[in-house]
Amino acid sequence: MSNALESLRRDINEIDSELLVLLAKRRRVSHGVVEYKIANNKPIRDEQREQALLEKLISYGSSLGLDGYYVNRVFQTIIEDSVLHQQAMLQQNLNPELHTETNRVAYLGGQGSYSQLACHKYFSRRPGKLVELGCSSFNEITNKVETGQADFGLLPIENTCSGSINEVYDLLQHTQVSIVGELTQAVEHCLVASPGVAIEDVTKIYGHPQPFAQCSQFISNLSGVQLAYSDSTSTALKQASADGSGAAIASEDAARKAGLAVLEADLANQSHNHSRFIVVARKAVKVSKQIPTKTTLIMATKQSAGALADALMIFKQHNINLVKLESRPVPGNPWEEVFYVDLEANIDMPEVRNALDALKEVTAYIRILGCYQSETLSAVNVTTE
Ligand SMILES: C=C(O[C@@H]1C=C(C(=O)O)C=C[C@H]1O)C(=O)O
Repeated sequence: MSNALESLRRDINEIDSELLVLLAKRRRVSHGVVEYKIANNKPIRDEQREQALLEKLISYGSSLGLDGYYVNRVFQTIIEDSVLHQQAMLQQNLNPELHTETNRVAYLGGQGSYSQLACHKYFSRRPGKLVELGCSSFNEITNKVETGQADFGLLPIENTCSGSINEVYDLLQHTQVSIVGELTQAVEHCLVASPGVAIEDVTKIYGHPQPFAQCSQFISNLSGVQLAYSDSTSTALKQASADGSGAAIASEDAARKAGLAVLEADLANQSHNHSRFIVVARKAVKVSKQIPTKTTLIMATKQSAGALADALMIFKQHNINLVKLESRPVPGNPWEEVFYVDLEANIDMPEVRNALDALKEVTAYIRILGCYQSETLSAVNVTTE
């Protein structure tokens, strides 16, 4: 490498390190803001401030020759990190029992699984040493939480390409765990194989059923390739490494850590492929009224005409936004359905309590699965032209 290039790269390294130091410094300052907001009972998110900040940054960036779209994207990511950190701090403050030295977290797979990425993302915002407990099924995850072997469990519940993960919904009908948090994680599927294996050499692809479903269009265009289901992406990576003509569907990061190379990227049916995970624990948590909150419940309606409509009207009458409605069959009772409802609401608000009381009157069964901090933030809109 030429000396000139080496010297330029050294400069870039130095600038990047300085950027990281500044990002860490910005985060510390935003932690100070939480204390002010707690003391003054102010909502954590201030969209007006975000809007003004972004507009100012885009304009300043433009004077430095930086494109508005680029500045907007970079700072939306920075602000999202800051808001989510502040919200997590507030939750820790409200639920002192969450201040433990270690967080034992059960999730699907191990090194390289998408659940591991989500686990790192979620717990990096929370104090306590992370102890990872890789599991080979969703059932094992809730079991570990119920029996006290894990403090938290992480379960993928829906994906922007493949929709709801029915197995997890069904599991929630029978476990006693509470939902205490959620997060979304970008899922960027790649076809990966041992170095030296070309795409034409691949005769078998290992993967968890979910990635296969999310990449169904890519897979349907392949011919002469066998699909082999694995219990997690981590297992798929191991199986692909051991198979000279095998490949796996995994993230680029996971492939690199497993010593595999990327043969093809962006395999998902939609370019915006995100999974939403829920975090479960034995005990429910309290959620601050200063942050966006969701309440999830299961209900069974009475077997009469309009019973579901009557139940849903109650949310409308109490001005509660329903953000998701899912139905699943009841095992052993053919053609009976149980409904899963996500509300944009905090269960400690009197109007939500009233709505739930009214709901009990018109339903056959209702159970609260949890009230938790919503981490699905939508970025503020700024015009970059
Ligand atoms: C830091 C603050 O809290 C949040 C985070 C912001 C940021 O990181 O710039 C801006 C506004 C708030 O949504 C604040 O209110 O200033």
